[in-house]
Amino acid sequence: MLQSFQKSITDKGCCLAMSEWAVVGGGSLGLLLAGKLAAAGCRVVLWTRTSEQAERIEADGIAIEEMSGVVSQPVRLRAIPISSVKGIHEGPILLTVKQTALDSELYSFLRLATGGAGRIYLFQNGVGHVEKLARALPGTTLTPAITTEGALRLGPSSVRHTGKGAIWFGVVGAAELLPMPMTTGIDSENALFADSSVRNVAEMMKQAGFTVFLSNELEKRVLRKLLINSVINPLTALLRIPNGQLLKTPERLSLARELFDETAKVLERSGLPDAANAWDEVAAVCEATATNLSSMLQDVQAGRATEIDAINGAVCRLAERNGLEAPLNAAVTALIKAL
Ligand SMILES: NC(=O)C1=CN([C@@H]2O[C@H](COP(=O)(O)OP(=O)(O)OC[C@H]3O[C@@H](n4cnc5c(N)ncnc54)[C@H](OP(=O)(O)O)[C@@H]3O)[C@@H](O)[C@H]2O)C=CC1
Ligand SMILES: CC(C)(CO)C(=O)C(=O)O
Repeated sequence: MLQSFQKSITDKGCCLAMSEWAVVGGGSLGLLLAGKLAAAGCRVVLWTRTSEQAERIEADGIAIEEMSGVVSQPVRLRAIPISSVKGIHEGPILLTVKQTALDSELYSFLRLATGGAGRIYLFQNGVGHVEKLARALPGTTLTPAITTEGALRLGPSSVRHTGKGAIWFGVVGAAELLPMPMTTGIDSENALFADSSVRNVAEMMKQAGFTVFLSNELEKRVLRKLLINSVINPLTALLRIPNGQLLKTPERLSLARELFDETAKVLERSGLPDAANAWDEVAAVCEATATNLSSMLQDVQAGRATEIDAINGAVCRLAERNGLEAPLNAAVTALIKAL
């Protein structure tokens, strides 16, 4: 596997095979991405928040419980607490911390790690993070990604792959640069994606087993995911139910539908065409992730800060910008904050 992976990268004339990838944050998504990339032969270093987690990963590797229930042989990779990282990192950096972790200390670290240039791939749900990071890291190229993969951290060095989804990479302002109307798969001959480093990263992630797309319209994908998260996350967190239970009683269904209708109106005005017809997608995600606890419910249960400001709080800000009202989004934002 390793040889064919390296050959395929060499065939593409890509020097990334030799670079080390850095994954920032050893949480659910970070462990999944780091583990899968390392298993496919990439050199990966995981930058953790704590030295305890780094030590565990260095000692044990990362074990991935696949969706079939089979647990992989732990894959070995380097792990370092972020406070011990020194110098400029030359390879791709995948940022997999929550929006709530974006603070001045992390920005200073990323400025040093990129040398004020470089490229960071952003995997956060919600909106607002790209703008915050762009302000904090002028000179660094930011590549936002949307993923519908599901991951759940089981321990410091183990993760469950809870849902097979896909990853879409985009570039800020891509729609203006590349007026291509469709999201295109990287195998497609029509994938007019100018940036070869993003293309190479996407190719390597594909080799690691992910379904990857390059999108010229990532903004729409971001808004579509925001619509789904705005309905499922706060309500499951407030009601303390798994995603599959959200539409199961008339009372919950009506709450979800009203929150959806309000959010769809706001997002349609913000550039998401046909948002009002996306209800089936919300229902499909509830079904597909029926036993999942939403990330917001997990945060609430663990007593952590939630991403509510980047999800329903962001819908309220978009509503205000467009002269609309969003009382239900305001209410769930206030309720989650008050928990
Ligand atoms: N999990 C999933 O299936 C999906 C997640 N996402 C998005 O991806 C992002 C990450 O989610 P998820 O992995 O679930 O979140 P987790 O809370 O599981 O992981 C976040 C990780 O970031 C670490 N962290 C926090 N601050 C720092 C720091 N300053 N330096 C280094 N590491 C830090 C945390 O460390 P510690 O644990 O020590 O506090 C934690 O391990 C979120 O925006 C989420 O919405 C998107 C799609 C799917
Ligand atoms: C899609 C969903 C709702 C899956 O749980 C999610 O993205 C989350 O929990 O944040």
